[in-house]
Amino acid sequence: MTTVRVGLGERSYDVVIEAGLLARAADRLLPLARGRVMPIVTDENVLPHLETLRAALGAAGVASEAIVLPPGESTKSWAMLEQLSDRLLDLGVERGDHVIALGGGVIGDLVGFACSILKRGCGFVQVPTTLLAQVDSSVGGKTAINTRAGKNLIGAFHQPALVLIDPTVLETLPPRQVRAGYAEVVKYGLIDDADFFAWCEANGAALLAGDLPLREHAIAYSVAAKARIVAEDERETRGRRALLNLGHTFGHALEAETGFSERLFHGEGVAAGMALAYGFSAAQGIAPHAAAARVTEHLRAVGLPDGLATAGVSASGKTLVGHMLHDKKMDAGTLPFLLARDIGESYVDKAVDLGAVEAFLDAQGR
Ligand SMILES: NC(=O)c1ccc[n+]([C@@H]2O[C@H](COP(=O)([O-])OP(=O)(O)OC[C@H]3O[C@@H](n4cnc5c(N)ncnc54)[C@H](O)[C@@H]3O)[C@@H](O)[C@H]2O)c1
Ligand SMILES: O=C(O)C(=O)C[C@@H](O)[C@H](O)[C@H](O)COP(=O)(O)O
Ligand SMILES: [Zn+2]
Repeated sequence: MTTVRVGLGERSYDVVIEAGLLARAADRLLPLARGRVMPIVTDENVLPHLETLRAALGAAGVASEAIVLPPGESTKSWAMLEQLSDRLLDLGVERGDHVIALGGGVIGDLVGFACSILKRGCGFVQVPTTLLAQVDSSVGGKTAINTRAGKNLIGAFHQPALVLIDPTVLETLPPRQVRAGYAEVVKYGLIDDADFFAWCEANGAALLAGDLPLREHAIAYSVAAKARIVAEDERETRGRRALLNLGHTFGHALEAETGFSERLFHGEGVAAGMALAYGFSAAQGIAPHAAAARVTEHLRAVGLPDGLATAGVSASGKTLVGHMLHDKKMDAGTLPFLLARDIGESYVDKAVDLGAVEAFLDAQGR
């Protein structure tokens, strides 16, 4: 078992990582239940794990109520936020209660946001069931829905009270989803740890094939890396947390262009986005071309998109930059970009010429 503490003063919490934890989750959840019914929000693809969790709670004398939503990115919507909030209000959720978000990043982001506004804020627990959610979205308190204008544009920072990660639940996750989540693992190496990127190059394929100890290592490493950054810059105001957005400015534009659909999962957009960020850094003479090539080669080797063509996007540079102008990092009309000087040396560049980004994108193969 590994426990990572996210140190945020009175909002600090533990992230517990252990194979088989779901069936033992009641030990951790009992103190948060306060003798009341615990709502568990999940989606239709997570039902076997919902049963495990409900059985564990039931055996410990904790009653639960399941709210099952449709799967997919379109669930992060105004309509679902309204529906979920009404259900939670009907259940009589109080500020001191804790709602359990059992699912991937979609469920975690939606439930976290609903809990941030329900009665001006109630508690919630993240029980992530995708690799992406286990290594990234369940930690750090970013919650959001998507809107017509783009990705995550309505949301709040709202930290969970606890995160429970059982890596064995990934056994039911489709391989394409595991790969998409792996992109966010690679991201931590590219941000600031060349040794971890080399570890990914050496172990990525076996991890994706299902090796449990490798998955446990990647999850524990990623959670610790994210917890450190979040503790330094909880609300992305100090420049540090923006590093977690590596690949996302390009990636969110690709997701917008593909309609937030099954055509391109978030992690796949991030993979292509990281390749583009390194490609652009190399084209600008900031990073060695060899570094950009290493990124592309690793992503391609594990079957992730490594650019526009493999992301299935044929839009022009102008269209893609148009999507980027909705990015939450926009600051007085300029868009800070996550670029890199080398593997593991990413940084925030506030002087990127959007015309150069457009030209770079137009020069990519489609
Ligand atoms: N808040 C953050 O810091 C943060 C970080 C990264 C990503 N995100 C957000 O997370 C979302 C993507 O999350 P995701 O990749 O987990 O997608 P997701 O929540 O859509 O889950 C992917 C698919 O896997 C299914 N699923 C979940 N667990 C399963 C399991 N154990 N077995 C079988 N099927 C399972 C889901 O039903 C869904 O179809 C995006 O909206 C992204 O913006 C947020
Ligand atoms: O936690 C963060 O900070 C991140 O940026 C993690 C990202 O992987 C995640 O996709 C996040 O939701 C993107 O944030 P956004 O502010 O660009 O919406
Ligand atoms: Zn992400």
